[in-house]
Amino acid sequence: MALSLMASPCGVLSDEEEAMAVFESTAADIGGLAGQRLNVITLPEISMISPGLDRPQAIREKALEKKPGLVRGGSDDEGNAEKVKVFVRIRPLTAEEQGRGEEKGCVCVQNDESLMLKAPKDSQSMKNAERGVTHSMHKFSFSKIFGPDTTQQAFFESTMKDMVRDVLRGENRLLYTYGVTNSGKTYTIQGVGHEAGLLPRALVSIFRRLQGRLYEAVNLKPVLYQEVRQLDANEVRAEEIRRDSLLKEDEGTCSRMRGSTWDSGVGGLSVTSHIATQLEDSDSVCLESESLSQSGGEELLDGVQFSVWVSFYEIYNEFLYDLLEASPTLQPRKRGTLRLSDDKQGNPYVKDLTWVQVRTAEEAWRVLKAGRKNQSFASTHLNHNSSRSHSIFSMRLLHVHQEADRGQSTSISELSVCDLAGSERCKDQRNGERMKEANNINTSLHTLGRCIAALRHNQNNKSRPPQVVPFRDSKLTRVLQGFFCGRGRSSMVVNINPCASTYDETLQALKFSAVATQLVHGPSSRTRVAYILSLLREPEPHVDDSIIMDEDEDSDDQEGDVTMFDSDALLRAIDVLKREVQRQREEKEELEASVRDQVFSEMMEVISGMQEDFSRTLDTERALVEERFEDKISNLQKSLKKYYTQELEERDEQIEALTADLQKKQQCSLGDQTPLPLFPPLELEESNGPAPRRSQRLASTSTGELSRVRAELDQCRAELLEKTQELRRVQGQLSAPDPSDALTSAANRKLAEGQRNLRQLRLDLQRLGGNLQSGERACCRNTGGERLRHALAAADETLAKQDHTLVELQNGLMLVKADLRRKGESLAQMQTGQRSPYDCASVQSGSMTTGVAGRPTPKSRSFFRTVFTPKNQTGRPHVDQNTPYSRILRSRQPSPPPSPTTVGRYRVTKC
Ligand SMILES: Nc1ncnc2c1ncn2[C@@H]1O[C@H](COP(=O)(O)OP(=O)(O)OP(=O)(O)O)[C@@H](O)[C@H]1O
Repeated sequence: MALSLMASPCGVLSDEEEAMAVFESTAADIGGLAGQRLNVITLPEISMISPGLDRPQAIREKALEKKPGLVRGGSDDEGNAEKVKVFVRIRPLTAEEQGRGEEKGCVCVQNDESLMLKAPKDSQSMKNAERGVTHSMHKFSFSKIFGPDTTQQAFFESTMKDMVRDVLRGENRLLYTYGVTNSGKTYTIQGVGHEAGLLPRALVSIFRRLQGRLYEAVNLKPVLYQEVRQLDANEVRAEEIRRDSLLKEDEGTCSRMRGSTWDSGVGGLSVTSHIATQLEDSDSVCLESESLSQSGGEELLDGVQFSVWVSFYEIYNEFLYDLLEASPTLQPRKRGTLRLSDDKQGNPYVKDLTWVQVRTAEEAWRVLKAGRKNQSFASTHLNHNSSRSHSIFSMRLLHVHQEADRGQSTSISELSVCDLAGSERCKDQRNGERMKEANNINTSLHTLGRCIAALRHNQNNKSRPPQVVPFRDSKLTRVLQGFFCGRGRSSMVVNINPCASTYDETLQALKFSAVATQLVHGPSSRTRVAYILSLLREPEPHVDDSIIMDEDEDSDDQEGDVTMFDSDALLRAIDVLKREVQRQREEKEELEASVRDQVFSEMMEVISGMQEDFSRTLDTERALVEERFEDKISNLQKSLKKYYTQELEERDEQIEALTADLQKKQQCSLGDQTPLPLFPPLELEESNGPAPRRSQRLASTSTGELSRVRAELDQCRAELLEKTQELRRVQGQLSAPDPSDALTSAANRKLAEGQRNLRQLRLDLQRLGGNLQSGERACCRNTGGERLRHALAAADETLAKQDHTLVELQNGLMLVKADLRRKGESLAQMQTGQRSPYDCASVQSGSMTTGVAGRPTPKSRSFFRTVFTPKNQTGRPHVDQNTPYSRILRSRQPSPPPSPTTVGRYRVTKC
């Protein structure tokens, strides 16, 4: 029957496949906290993580042999008494999922307790397996596995029925569902439509058992962690009003929605609204448990009445929200958050949480429904009604003992049902809010996994220092802490969705829960009595849970309640515990110091390693960069050198041509017995055999313009030479030459100006040569293109200046030419104008003046004798005051013309 229920929806592995499979214990994988990874390849080894065959179980069995009275769970099998129960429920594939081809046989139920996961082709696990990172098949063992055909009723019978019984006996119990989103957690806890889940069934079951034993007054209320407070009349009234308003609210909703669907609120979980239908269904569950109710009735202590209080809250994005607070429809949507506090004993509890007293299962269910309207649901890509929070529904049973001699006394037991939000991949969420939720959900689930792993570690390694269990790292683990620390017991339901597309997430969920299967429950409240007894017997006991197991005492001594001890005994026990706490604190401090040292030294090693790596990398990088830039520079140098070599060669050729021209001109000039050359330094340099580079560059800078200017200069020089010779001839003819002629002086001035310009030109040429030389130096010394560019720019500037100077010089020369022309004309005029009178005079005197240097004609001789008469006392020539020329001379007297010696000196200076 059971096996038929668990027929795998996804096919069964053949023997061959199974033999080939590499099994992997995944229990040690969660968060890397569970210690070393256990890779196993045979079934017996895998069964190490299955409940019942590990070390704590063996110890426990040994202890049970010695002290059969120690563990009194009542409902547990003797061999599995304290093992945390982990149930797996596989949901059926929907028609739509089947249509999508999600059924790929990746989840295979082998028997009641073992399950095989086989990675589908396109899963990440298969890709990893193909890379040899992990295995493609995983086998897990659990307390019990339920196939897709399991009914809600059958599931309740196998999982929660015993828990309900234990709660009625005074124990605390927690059931939580864990699984990937859309795997059926909410379906399992709350149910859908007529298929009522575990919670409504548990409510009905409890109230059926409590028939006739209810304490209906509202004057006792649970407060803090698990204490009871007596309420006064006003408080009682307030509690009643609160309950009634909650019930009315639900009633209103039901009447509004009757016949249609019922919306839970935030996201809109739709269920059939008819509460009667739900309860009818729940009643049918109760029919199944009628026998249980009868047997349970026997277990309830005589004279004890029960007051039932319920609360409902959720943990959403790491905030606690009271789902039973005043109707959110009447208030702004912003909800107040709840805080977590510790009572005097350090037990955590939700402060200001609403507790509502209920008298029937129907009332409890309606309160739950009212709370669900406030719950956070949303539509995700996997589940359009996905729980985005962890919701916790708690039911506290106040056991009211009516004792004739001691009056009324109370104790509390609690049943909590926690519907955890589904684990999911954050990256699958396309909405920012959904991603944040998924992140918070995964964080708190991860913390739960770490707590479980640390608990398992501490239980399995009692000889080693215990790990700190990180309950405080998330709200979820904080509120559930009590159930993991001996103040109750927990059972886990792992919901599985067999879709191939969620295989990777399912595998992770199973790995997570596989750790929980190894957990052993902490000592119950009853075993704490034995513990206190052990403290009182041993003066300095080593506080350890194993003491309870190892004690070889009469089990009868260890039964009972803590109240059996008198205050002295308890004080002594407290003293012992204080000393123990002190000792453990010191131990922990030492441990912490050594851990810090280790961490520090390891960090230093890591840092120094990193430093070395960095410096090595830096050196390599530097060398590479240097090499690269060296290459670039040498390439640049080469190309620059090539370019400038070509340029220089071209210019050298031009200079050679120019030099040849110049030499030709010079030879012509020398042949004509030119006075001193106008460019002696240049000509000297050029004539000094093979020209040095500087001269080459000097010449190369002017090239075209220079040759042109020089040609003009040569022409000018030739003209000047001609005129000078003419002048000399005239001077030679004159006995006392006094060049007072204004025209001659103007010509001389222009000549001087021209010579000045030429001198300037030469200087510019020299500077240009210097610039070019420095440019060449820049090039040769590889000082970079930038400097060379500057040198070239300076050279260009100089060339521009030179152009300017040349233009000026040309202008000057033009002026000189014009003046000379005018002078020639004037002289000619003068000669022609003065000829007749002089000729007459000469005829009259019958004598002829002989010239010194020239060979004047008789006419000219008489003319020059008249004009250039010998100087008088003032150095001025005696001129006939009445002639027109004398008048011209007189008018020009303030500016005496330069003497031939001045011209000569000037030439000498230039040379
Ligand atoms: N055993 C089952 N039999 C039939 N239908 C089921 C079963 N388990 C789940 N379902 C259906 O699967 C769908 C998803 O289930 P449910 O909403 O309970 O998932 P969940 O794990 O609570 O998702 P989430 O974490 O996103 O809230 C629902 O439509 C539900 O009715």
